[in-house]
Amino acid sequence: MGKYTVRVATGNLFLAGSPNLVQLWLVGEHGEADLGKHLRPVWGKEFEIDVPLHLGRLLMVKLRKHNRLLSVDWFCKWISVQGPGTQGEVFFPCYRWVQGHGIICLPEGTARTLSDDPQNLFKKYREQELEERRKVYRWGSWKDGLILPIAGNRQPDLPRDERFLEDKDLDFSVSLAKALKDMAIKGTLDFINCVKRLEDFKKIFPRGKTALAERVHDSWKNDALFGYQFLNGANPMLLRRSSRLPARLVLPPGMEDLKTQLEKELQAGSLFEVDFSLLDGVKPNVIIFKPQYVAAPLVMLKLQPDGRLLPMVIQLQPPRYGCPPPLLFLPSDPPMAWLLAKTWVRSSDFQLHQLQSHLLRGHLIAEVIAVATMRSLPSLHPIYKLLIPHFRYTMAINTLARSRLVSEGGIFDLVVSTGSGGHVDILQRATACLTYRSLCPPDDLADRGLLGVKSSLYGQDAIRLWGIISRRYVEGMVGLFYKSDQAVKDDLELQAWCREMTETGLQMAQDRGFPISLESRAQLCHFVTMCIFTCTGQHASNHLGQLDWYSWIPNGPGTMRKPPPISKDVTEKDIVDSLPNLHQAHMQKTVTDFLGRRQPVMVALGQHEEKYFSGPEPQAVLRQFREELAAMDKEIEVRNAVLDLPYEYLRPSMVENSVTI
Ligand SMILES: CCCCC/C=C\C[C@@H](/C=C/C=C\C/C=C\CCCC(=O)O)OO
Ligand SMILES: [Fe+2]
Repeated sequence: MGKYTVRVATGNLFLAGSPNLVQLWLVGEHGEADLGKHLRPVWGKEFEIDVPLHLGRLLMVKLRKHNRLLSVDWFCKWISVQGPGTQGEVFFPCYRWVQGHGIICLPEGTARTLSDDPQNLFKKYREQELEERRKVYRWGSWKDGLILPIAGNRQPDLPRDERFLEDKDLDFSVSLAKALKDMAIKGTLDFINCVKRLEDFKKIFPRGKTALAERVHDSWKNDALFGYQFLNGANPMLLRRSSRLPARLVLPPGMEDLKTQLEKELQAGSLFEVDFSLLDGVKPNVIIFKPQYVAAPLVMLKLQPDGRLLPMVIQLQPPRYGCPPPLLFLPSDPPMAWLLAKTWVRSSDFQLHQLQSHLLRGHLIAEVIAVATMRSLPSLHPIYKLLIPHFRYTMAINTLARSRLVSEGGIFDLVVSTGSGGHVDILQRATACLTYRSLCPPDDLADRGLLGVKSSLYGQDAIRLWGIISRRYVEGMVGLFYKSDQAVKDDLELQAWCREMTETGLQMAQDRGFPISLESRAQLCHFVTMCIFTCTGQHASNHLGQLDWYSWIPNGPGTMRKPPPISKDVTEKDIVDSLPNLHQAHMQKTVTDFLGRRQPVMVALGQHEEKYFSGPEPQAVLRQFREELAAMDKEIEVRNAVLDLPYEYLRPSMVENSVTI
């Protein structure tokens, strides 16, 4: 028996408190004490209470919200208890909404696998928690042939803990309303104003543009900037070193010089390619009864000794059986013909970037990781505690994307050439070729022949960030809780989690290298690092470039209104007539500006305030992780200061801790 001091922390936001009374119980190894209904959770509540029982080591706090008339959700951050024994202040993390009047159990914050609980003090709790979570977090289905989303079509359908909190909700709604209002007001002029010359796109070039967006406007026609984008632009995921001349590259007679040049670069190991074959045969959109157009280009590039990546040839469509070989466009062609060919590549890159690199490999994979974790790992589990900060708002933003961007009548249908079904086809094709290795930069960059390419700043920063996440954070934490490979194999919750992700969430992705079991600590670390990198660096490196590279519409045309050229007799008007009209361009810019703007409500990588782990060791691992991130951030700042084109998208201070936009 003795005096217990109970401290209760309510969320900082205005709507976090509740007028309802809350009853608390203390659960120790020797018994349980009902503290009664003492708590009306408002901000920063603390009270002392005498408990006439010897509870021994505190294991859990139980709480129940009582609502006589009106049930008001309460966001509980944590509860701490200072008892009379030698246990010191005991911390019970919560960080979620307390709803209804059921009893919620908060285990003490020490992370425990099943084997860390030989007396099974928490076994029943773990099982009950997962049983409840599997009811609340259900797999949904959006389109056949895709990985699975969370069930629910709108925010209110989502579990309360997955919805935007009021600050994020306010920023998102107000910013979107402002963007759409501007669009509505200025957009009416779009039908009056027309674009006669390429420079006329300045009419919708944003005022608060970034310095890099300015550079793109000034130099978008430049071959070096065209090539640079495949290394460090909005979509650094398609470039690969050639190991042979692509079979689809049929060289018509008279192209012997080109063949010689290509073979010379191939032999030197400096030949690179970007193949958009995934777009071949995708049904183009029809916008206001007007057909739009999609191509499936191939670009061959050479890496210069000074690091510049220069285009050598563009083939806009793959060869067709029984047809003459497709026209090849060269840098030496008439300027407008070459520019139109590059513009077609830019539009194709926009499609694969937004759908394959950004939406699928960033947003949707992160969602699968989040849902599989919520369904398979109890909040006591160390891997749950490690991953949970990297799931914030992901289910919410993806539900918005499915309901407003890629939905029927959504943005893709309105202004993107692959809208009205082509975008779903692309997502299905991209899902069918989504490999585990492609989500792990050390493997992906090796497979694409980009390791050691000095001008691949994306590659260098991705490898560096992956290493910090892997060595300093994941291996540090895994080492605290798994002392052998056998311990990994024996962790049935962990094995169920891995299988749920690969077999269910990713839809039998073991055929593409994803594991269905974890056999060693090394394999566990690689898998968990992939999860964290996907939710952070992978998304950031494919999200943050939108503002810089797509503000100048001709550099990232969301649609093309004329078919790819079949001759080199091209005028500036041909290009203007191919590009989006002013209204389409305005709508695209409105959305990409809204999405690409820097988020005011943002938690940077590793900077979450929630304390899921109790105990000095996990705190030390997190502290060291943060130190390494700070060092990387500083070094990138110094590197960028002397670069003509700085690369910021994997700077730790710019990378969000989860996919939230
Ligand atoms: C045209 C750009 C498409 C980008 C698609 C790629 C990834 C998804 C995106 C998430 C968006 C989530 C919600 C968007 C909600 C509203 C947008 C405005 C649409 C409207 O006018 O209603 O990643 O950031
Ligand atoms: Fe995004």
